[in-house]
This record gives sequence, structure tokens and C-alpha cells, in this order.
Amino acid sequence: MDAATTTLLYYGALLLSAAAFLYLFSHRRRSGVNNNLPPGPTGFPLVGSLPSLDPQLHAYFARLATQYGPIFSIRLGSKLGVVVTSASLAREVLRDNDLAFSGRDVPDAARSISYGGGQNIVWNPVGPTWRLLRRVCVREMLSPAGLDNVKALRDREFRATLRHLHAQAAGGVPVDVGAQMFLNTMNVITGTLWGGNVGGAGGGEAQRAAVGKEFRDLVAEITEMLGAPNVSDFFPALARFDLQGIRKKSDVLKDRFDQMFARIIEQRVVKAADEHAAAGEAPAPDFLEYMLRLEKEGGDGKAAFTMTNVKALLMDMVVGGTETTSNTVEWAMAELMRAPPLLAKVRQELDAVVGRDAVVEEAHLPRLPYLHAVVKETLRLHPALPLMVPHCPDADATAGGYRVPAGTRVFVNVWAIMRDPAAWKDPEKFVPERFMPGGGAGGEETRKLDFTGGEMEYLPFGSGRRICAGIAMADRMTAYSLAMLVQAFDWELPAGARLDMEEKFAIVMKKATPLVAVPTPRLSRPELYAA
Ligand code: HEM
Repeated sequence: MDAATTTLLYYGALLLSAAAFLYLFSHRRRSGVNNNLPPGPTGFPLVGSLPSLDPQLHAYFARLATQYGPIFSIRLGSKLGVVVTSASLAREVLRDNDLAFSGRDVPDAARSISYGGGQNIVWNPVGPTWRLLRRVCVREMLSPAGLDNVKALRDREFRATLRHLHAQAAGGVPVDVGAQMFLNTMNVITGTLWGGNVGGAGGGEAQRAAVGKEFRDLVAEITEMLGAPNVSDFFPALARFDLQGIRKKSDVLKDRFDQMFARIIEQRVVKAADEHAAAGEAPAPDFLEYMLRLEKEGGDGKAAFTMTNVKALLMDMVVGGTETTSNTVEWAMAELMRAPPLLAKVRQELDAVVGRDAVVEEAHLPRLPYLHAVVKETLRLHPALPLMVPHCPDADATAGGYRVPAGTRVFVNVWAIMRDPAAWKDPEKFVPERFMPGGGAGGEETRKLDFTGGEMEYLPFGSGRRICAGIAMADRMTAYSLAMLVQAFDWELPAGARLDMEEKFAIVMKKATPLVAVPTPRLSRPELYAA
């Protein structure tokens, strides 16, 4: 289709939508159906507040909340958004009326990435399939016991990363901290899923960097696309025209992952089965093997489990688990580098528990409370998903005494809630002590500020039935990664560089400028890095 036809179609469809919208709007006003929505900006006819949206959506919504209150509505094309910005309203939406608000309003890009929308965990409505998929993942892969089963694999990948960083340090080469943490996390996740990594362990430094970058770019493109304003989402009637080409790009990205997944599965199903049979061995005890068995059985009797579910779950884990974890470690390092006394405190703890004659291991983590406090404080100030994954009621619901119509996109602004001065003393300051027993920075003694979403002032992983499925893995990976970086190296910015803490909004928020720093070994013997 040429550009002129596309433009004609675009404006034609826009006009049609405008007419439909105006009719609906006046009809609703006459019939009083539109009453009792949360207050909010009036916006423009047809497009609503779309032209006023700030790319830093989390901060923009926080500003609107100061004007319209802790629950406000915002018209985005033909879609209604409702934004919740207080702990008590978050409780109402995520816990008290959990089921009513547990649906998802699936963005067009997500429909492509998730094999149609109903095949994975993140974009599935709550129901038998979602329950089966979540149970499969949490019980077999992401539970503490499931994680213990693959501890050796994590050790192997962390050691590979340590060796890589040591080689960079020897050459005085600056390291992109987020990129390295991404590759480390990606390799742990893919190792846990199908026993392999995406490269790096044995392929030399250049290959490691290239493969890591390729995958990171792919995942970043996906998460940017999921958060990008898309005409297809705001005017579903126009979705089939894919006016910004987002669906097309998403399909290409999905296909790249799909081909990789198909190759891995085929190798496992065809080759490995024959080889194992010939050698009289049991199949590899990884998550893929478990899923393939379930796929053969066809599900759990209540919901089917197909090969598409296998691939959609692999996508969930790879997309949902990598950037979230590595960006958190990058933010934590940046916060520590700009607060040397706090960095010294983390070091003191590590030196007391591990010393400098050994490399930190997962077994040390339970004895590092200050390090955990740093991770928690990082997630308070820089939650990986600042607006979570939007929820959506299937039928008309209420929140804060207002009507929330079926199909509304409900954003919980956890970024703003975790900076609320009513709940947090000096909320903009990075103070890990507030998460230490007796830290005293705002009543923590009486609050259980952990990752379970029990206290609604602190919910970096969400709360209620749709709470993050990967908390146990995220907890271990962030703490272990940060411990390794801080214990094994000193870090300095390259000459002339400035530490920039600006955020860049996407469904997964990142640092606007990557943290690049030069490591210097600090363990007692070089051999420790090579073990
Ligand atoms: C620091 C790291 C992470 C953070 C901050 C985080 C945060 C979140 C949040 C806020 C949600 C949305 C909750 C809601 O919609 O109510 C979510 C959902 C999810 N996360 Fe995480 N996550 C992290 C790491 C991981 C990891 C490592 C995995 C798996 C390997 C994972 C898998 C998932 C899945 C599958 C969902 C969808 C749950 C559902 O819709 O039922 N996440 N995460």
C-alpha cells in the first residue's frame, strides 16, 4: 500500500472513529452512563489526553495525581485509563477486589509477542490456563526449591562473568555494567530453562560482548514496543492498519525468538531423546524437559498445554526476567557509586562475612542483611516496572467509590506510591538503613517491608494474585550479582565521565545513560578470579 492510500485510510478511519466517539459520548451523557468516573483532565475531542502525554509517563501520572487526587481517569483515544496513586487504593484494586481487577488489557504489540495473548502468563486473563501456566513456572522453576536444584548452573555463569570482568579490569577497559548483568542473567535464565546459554562462557570476550548485545537489544526493543503509545491500542478499530508499524516490528522480533525456541526444542525432542536412549541416560532435568513432558500429557485436565504454551512461557521468562533484574543491579551500583559511605558499608559487611581470600557465593547471601537492604531501597526508588503491568476489569467495577468501567486500563503507579512522603521519610533519598531492623526511617519496625506485597507502601513486585511470578529468582539474582560486583572489584567512572541518574520510561524502566565504569580487582589473589 502506498503512502497516500495509507494517509487516506488513516484520516478516513479517524473521522469514522470521531463520529462514533461523539455519538457515544453524547449518548452516554444523555443516559447518565458516564457519571461517577474518577476525576481527571478533560482532554481534546476524540484523542483525549494523548497529545499531552509525557514520555516519562510514570512522572507525568504522578504530577496529574497531585492535581486530581489518588485516583484519576484519563482518556487515551477511545480507551479509558484509570491511575491509582495511593497505598490504600492499591490495596482496594490489588487485594480487596483482586479478582475483579485481575484481567489484562492486552496491547497490540503484546498480542504478537505472546503468541496471540492467551498462551502465556503475563497477558492471560485469570482462568484455568493462567493457573496451570503459573503453577508450572512457579513450582518447577521459580520456587526456592526449584532454584536450589540449579544452583551449580548459577555458580558456573557467575564465575564466567567474574572471569570476563577480571579480563576487562586487566586491560583497564570500561565495562557497561547493565550489559554484563544482562548477559549474566540471560545465561542463568536460559540455563535454567533449557540447560544452555546464549554465549559467552567459552566463546571469547568479543563473542561474549556481541552475543550479549544482540540479545539485550532484542529484549529492549520488545519492552520499548510494549510501552510505546500505539494508535492501534487507543483506537482498536484502527488496529488492522497498524499505522505505526508496531505490530509488524513485534512480529519480526517474535519470529526471531520463535526460531531460536523452535531450534532448541527440536534439538531436545529429536536428537537428545535418541542420544539419551542410546546412552541409557535420563533426560536433562531442566524446565524445558518438564514442559515437554506436560505437553505430551496434554495439560492438567482443566486446561490444555500445547507447544505454543511452551514457547510462550520461554518468552515470558526471557522477556520478563532479564532486563528487570539487570536494570535493578545497574541502578544499585549507580546509587552506591554516588554514595561512597554506603558502598563502604556494603564492603565492610562482605569483608566480614566472606573476606578477600574467597569469592562471594550464594550461601553467603542470608548473612548479608545490609546488601539486601540496598537492593530493597533500589527497588523502592527505581522499580523495574514503575506502572506495573496494567490491570483491567472484565466487568464494571468500583475503586475509591468511583466507577471503573469494564475494559479500562488500570495503572498502579508504584513508582509514585513508593515515594509518597506520607509513608516514607525523605522519600527521594537513597537510605538502605530504612530496611534494616530498627532502621527507624518511618515506622518500619511495625511494617513488613518485603517483596510479598503485604504492605501496600512497598510493592516493587506488585501484590495479590498477579504478583510477579519470579520473585525468588529476582531476589537471588539481584543480591548475588551486586555482591559479586562489589566484593570482587573497585569501580571508577572513566576519566571525565559523570554519574547520571536520569530515568527512561518504558514498561521496564532503565537508566537513560548506561552505567559504564572501570573495574579494579580487590580480591587477594588473581587465581580467585580464574577458579
Ligand atoms: C527485579 C526483578 C523483577 C521485578 C521488579 C519484577 C516485577 C514485576 C511486576 C511489578 C509484575 C506485575 C505484577 C502485576 O501485574 O500485578 C511482574 C509480573 C511478572 N513477572 Fe516479574 N519482576 C522481576 C523479575 C522477574 C523474573 C526474574 C521473572 C521470571 C524469570 C519474572 C516473571 C514475571 C511473570 C511471569 C509475571 C506475570 C505474572 C502474572 O501476570 O500473573 N519477573 N513482575
